[in-house]
Amino acid sequence: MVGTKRKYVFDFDSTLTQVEALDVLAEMTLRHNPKRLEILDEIQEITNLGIDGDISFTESLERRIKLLNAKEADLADLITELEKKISKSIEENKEFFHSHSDDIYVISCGFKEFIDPIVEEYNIPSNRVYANTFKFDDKGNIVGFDEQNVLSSHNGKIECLKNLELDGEIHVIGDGYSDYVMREAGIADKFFAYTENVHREKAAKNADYITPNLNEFLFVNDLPRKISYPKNRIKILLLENVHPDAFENLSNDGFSVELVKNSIPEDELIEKIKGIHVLGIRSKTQVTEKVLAAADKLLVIGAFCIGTTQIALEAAKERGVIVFNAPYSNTRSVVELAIGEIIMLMRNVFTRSSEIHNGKWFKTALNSNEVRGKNLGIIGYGNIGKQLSVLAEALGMRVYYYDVSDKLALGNAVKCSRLEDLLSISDVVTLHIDDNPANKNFIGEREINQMKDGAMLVNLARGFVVDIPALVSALKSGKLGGAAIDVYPKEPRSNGDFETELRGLDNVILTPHVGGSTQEAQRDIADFVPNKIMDYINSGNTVDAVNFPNIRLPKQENRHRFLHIHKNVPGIMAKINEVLAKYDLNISGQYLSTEPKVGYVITDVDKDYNKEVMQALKEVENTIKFRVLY
Ligand SMILES: NC(=O)C1=CN([C@@H]2O[C@H](COP(=O)(O)OP(=O)(O)OC[C@H]3O[C@@H](n4cnc5c(N)ncnc54)[C@H](O)[C@@H]3O)[C@@H](O)[C@H]2O)C=CC1
Ligand SMILES: O=C(O)C(=O)COP(=O)(O)O
Repeated sequence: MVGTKRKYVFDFDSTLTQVEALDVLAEMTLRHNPKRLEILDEIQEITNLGIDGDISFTESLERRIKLLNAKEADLADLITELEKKISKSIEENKEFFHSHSDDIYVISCGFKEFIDPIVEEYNIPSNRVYANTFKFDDKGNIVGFDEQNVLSSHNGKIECLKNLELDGEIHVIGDGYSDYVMREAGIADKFFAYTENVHREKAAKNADYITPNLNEFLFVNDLPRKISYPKNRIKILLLENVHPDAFENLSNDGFSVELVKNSIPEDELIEKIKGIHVLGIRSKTQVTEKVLAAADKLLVIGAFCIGTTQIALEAAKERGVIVFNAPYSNTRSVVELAIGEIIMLMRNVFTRSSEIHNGKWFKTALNSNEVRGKNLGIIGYGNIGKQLSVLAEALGMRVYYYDVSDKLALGNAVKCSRLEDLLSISDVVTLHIDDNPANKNFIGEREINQMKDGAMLVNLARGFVVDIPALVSALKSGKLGGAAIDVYPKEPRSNGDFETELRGLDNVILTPHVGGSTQEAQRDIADFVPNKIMDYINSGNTVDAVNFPNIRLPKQENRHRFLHIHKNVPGIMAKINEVLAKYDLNISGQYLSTEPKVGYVITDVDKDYNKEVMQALKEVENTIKFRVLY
């Protein structure tokens, strides 16, 4: 708790609530007025001019009340509306207002008629609420305000606070310039610009501290709060143009998110990763051991795609960094492209299309075939391979598949136990094996020679899986009738120039790694991966982690949660429990999951405990990471 006695002076509009109450009142009273929009704009403009100190506050109030045309009876509806608009982090931290009630004041240029009932819920009594009061005529119309009240005059908050003669250190928390002036006048000690609802440049520029929500204010002042670590302090870096929904989802949960369009090379990432808690990438960014070694704060990596071999998964695990991916979100998109390309190749469509683009009409049935009744060879019968199998059969193709692991055949698909059996029978061979480096040059000269003459090859898996020079020579010689290639051994980090030996070859479809690049897939990924990230950060869940023991837990209620990641060495759990026992913690649940290298134990404890236990747990030998959640 704090040493010096402090008093907390809160503004009301756009600080305790998300809105300006008079604007809400105007929305209500002008509902049926044909000039509603114009008047609302005018009111808002006057509000802003007043808040920023560009016109006198008295003038702003007078002008707005005239335009409002409100009645006393409207105030009840306004209060109901405002109750729904309490700022999110204020509502979360109701406990703070209760425990520090005696030291909390509201000084507002709004009106007691609606502020009192709202803040009463937060244990702030009317005698600590300083605000204006309305004047009504005998028909109950709001016709003005009490002009004797200092708060109705320009910079009235200064006078008001001065008159209070509060002792101790005074912290003012508000969104507007009128809050800052109390500190400028030397009556308050600190001004915190509150930006949860609105970021006002003038207030922020003059603030001692900009606080994006109450959690941050409580954290920096070491005051009791709902969550252990303000989310705005958790920095998320999203690379490779992930869908903007990911930014939305993570920002809306309160995290600080930076979006970067491109992938960035190792040396730049080594610099950029410092201080980052969550990294989001797609298939291009190499997260090497060196990058991980520089990542001083990293907790999670989200691969916004299927493949994860671009990440040093083992090294991440050993550093307690959890990796999630999106194993199913773009499956359908890849399958649809594969189907489309198989048909386009079999009909030689791209050749015909290029001819017309070059001013040539060449109508022919030469080398143009239906896919119905043809043999499709699927290599890699995983999520993509299997779905493709079903759709290809629906088109009347005969499906053969080959996989290193035992896979159940769907529909009438026929399993080939040897690769060469599949290669020798297929009219089209399509690759859907995973991105394991052992699959390098999986299709080379030997395999191509085992294929039917004039067969087609589709690669939507990884570029290194096909030996490109061997493919080029097979296409040039006519051994293969065509190919569709979406992935390349070396792909550029951003859009721009690109060269491949496959350029200019007949009946070869070239696409820039867009198998998973559809709106549907990217939107789904931008929902799926952030949810996994938030679940881990907020609750410690590791379900579906690619490189880590999986634990699924309910969100802890009224408990503190210790997350302890450690090397899986003999006796470590005994040591952890020894510490917990020494500090006499009341444990309400403990969950452990291990795999050969690391262990992950979660302990839920009652809220009252000796906080020294946290340091003691961090110091347990072989601890990799320790975090507390509440
Ligand atoms: N072009 C693009 O934009 C996209 C490409 N991909 C690529 O597609 C790959 C496959 O994706 P999913 O089907 O979701 O993966 P998956 O893991 O469900 O399936 C891969 C299958 O390949 C098999 N396999 C691996 N190596 C093999 C080998 N040498 N021989 C035979 N079978 C082998 C595995 O046993 C597994 O059944 C991803 O790993 C990724 O590299 C995925 C999404 C988009
Ligand atoms: O999901 C995958 O593995 C892909 O290859 C798609 O990668 P991308 O998100 O397009 O970089």
